[in-house]
Amino acid sequence: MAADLTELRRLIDDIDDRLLDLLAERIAVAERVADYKRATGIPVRLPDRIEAVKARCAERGAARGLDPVYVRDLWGRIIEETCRLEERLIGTPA
Ligand SMILES: O=C(O)C(=O)C[C@]1(C(=O)O)C=C[C@@H](O)C=C1
Repeated sequence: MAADLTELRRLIDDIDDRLLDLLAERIAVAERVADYKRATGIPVRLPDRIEAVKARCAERGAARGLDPVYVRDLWGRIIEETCRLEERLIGTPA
């Protein structure tokens, strides 16, 4: 018989924990980016870079069978949160 639902949910929970670790790791790097941007005056929101990150992830996600629209939306949310954090750390309005 197929694996039981409890076991499958345990696998999903484990994956969610890894995703959360990676999101926290990404945010920690963004804190360092904010320090760099504060010191150099580089703006938080860089539309060309944001588009490049989304396009790269959509392409790499598609190679793994993920819907590019889903990946773009998800990264839009991830990047927006990163921008909010950087703006808060740098001291400009969110
Ligand atoms: O690459 C940067 O400059 C970042 O601050 C990181 C990041 C991202 O989350 O990927 C966030 C804001 C930028 O405008 C572009 C990209």
